[in-house]
Amino acid sequence: MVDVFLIGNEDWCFYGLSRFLRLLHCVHYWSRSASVKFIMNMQSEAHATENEQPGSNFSDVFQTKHGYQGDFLASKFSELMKLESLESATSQSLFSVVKRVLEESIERKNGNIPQRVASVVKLVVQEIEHRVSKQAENMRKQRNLYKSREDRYQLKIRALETLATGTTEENEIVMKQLQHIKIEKAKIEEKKKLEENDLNRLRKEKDDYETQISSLKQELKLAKRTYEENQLQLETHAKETKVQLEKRILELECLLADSRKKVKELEDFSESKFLIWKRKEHRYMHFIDSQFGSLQELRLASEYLKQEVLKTKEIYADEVHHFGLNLKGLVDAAQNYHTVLEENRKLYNEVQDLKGNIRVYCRVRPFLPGQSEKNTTIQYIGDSGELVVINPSKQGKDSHRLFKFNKVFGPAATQEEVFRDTQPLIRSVLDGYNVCIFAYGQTGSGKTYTMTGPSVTSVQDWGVNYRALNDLFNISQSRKSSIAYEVGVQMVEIYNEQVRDLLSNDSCQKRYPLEISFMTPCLMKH
Ligand SMILES: Nc1ncnc2c1ncn2[C@@H]1O[C@H](COP(=O)(O)OP(=O)(O)OP(=O)(O)O)[C@@H](O)[C@H]1O
Repeated sequence: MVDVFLIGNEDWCFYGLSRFLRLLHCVHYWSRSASVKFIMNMQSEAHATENEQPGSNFSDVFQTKHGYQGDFLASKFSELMKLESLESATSQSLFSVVKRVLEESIERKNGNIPQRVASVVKLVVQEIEHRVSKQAENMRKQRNLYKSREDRYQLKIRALETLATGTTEENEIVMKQLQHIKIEKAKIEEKKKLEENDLNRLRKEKDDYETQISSLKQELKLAKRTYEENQLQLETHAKETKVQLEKRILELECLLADSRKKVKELEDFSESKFLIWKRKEHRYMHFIDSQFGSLQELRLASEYLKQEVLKTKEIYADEVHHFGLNLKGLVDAAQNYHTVLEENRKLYNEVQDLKGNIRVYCRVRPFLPGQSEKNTTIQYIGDSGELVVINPSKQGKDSHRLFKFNKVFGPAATQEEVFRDTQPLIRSVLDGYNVCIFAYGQTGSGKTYTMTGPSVTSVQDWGVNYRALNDLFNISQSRKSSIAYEVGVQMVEIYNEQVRDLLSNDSCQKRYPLEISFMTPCLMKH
């Protein structure tokens, strides 16, 4: 804390005023970092000396601490106005007031100065202006006073110079007086010079003060405007807030009414629910009672069922025993099945053997379109394989020849009829017997027709080969659970006593490597 003691009075000299202002600047600087206390002294002119201690009511009024509230200052200023002490206050104290107001404004940062303080500051500034002009007037008066004194001294000098023309003694005395007067004049001139300097300095300081006052006025104006704007904004904001709050209150009231309504509805709802649940409880209790009765019945039924199950168990055990016995018979029968099957096969193939190991069938081709039926050489076809052929080039007994076959198929025989006699041999193949079916005859006699058929697309036209293979796969498929067959196919041609492999892609290997004497033309192989 820095304490500054200023002792002031109405006749405070210019030197004292300037020193105070310099101190004021220093304090303005210190006040930014330290708490500053001003103590103004209101001593009367008669008792004013620089060594006197401060201590009057007015100093107490203006004594304030850094950090006081603006309202507090305003109250103090009002007090000052009431006491009519503004006019009796010293200039230093008035400057201090202005300074304090500015410091308060800086501390507040928002630049707001209450209206009351602003009006007081305005009065203080006016008072300062008045006093400065009064000081300038006093200065002018003093200068005029000094001027008249100087004129008087000039007159005295001239009178003394006139007297110097008198006696030497008188002259010496006069000279001494003159010397004395000259010294005094020099002193007065020096004093005058100092005063003029002071006057100039005071004028300059007055100009500075006027500048400061105008800047202070500007700041005050600005602060006032800012304050008014802020106040306006605050009022607007307050109005808006009030409107919003009123709106909000209305909304809340509506919500409250809704909530009350909902609460009422919920209460009604819970009441009805309670009644429903009560009824349900009653129903469930009844249901539980009936269920309990049913449970008792079920227990009895369960006991009865237990007895039944025990009985059934016993019956089941007997039946399982009988079933086991039957099954045993079946197992024995199944074990004999393969033996029986084998016997069956053997018998079947023996029948085939009895029919003949080598069977020869004859098929008579019908006349081709354009051939005359009158030229036929077939005289008779018997049911037991007889065939009588006419030889018109011979006479007598040799003109007829009788041939005997296992069977002779006439020109009207179908493909199916021809295959029917061959079919049993296919089953013998799958029983492990070798079977060979081949066609023999001159060119154009119908070998291909009989073995392959005129068309593959129609099943009726299928020849012996297709039908035999079809049977082979059907029987092997039906026996697949007990026997696995492997089927291979060869296709050979015997032409000019040469055997050719018709399925070979290699033309060089087409000739079959077997000698004809070893050839067993088997079409199907087990
Ligand atoms: N049973 C039949 N019914 C009707 N037409 C037949 C019958 N047999 C053979 N043909 C006809 O006779 C002609 C000769 O028959 P196919 O080609 O089968 O004789 P091929 O003995 O095979 O002769 P190649 O030895 O020259 O091959 C064919 O046009 C065939 O359609």
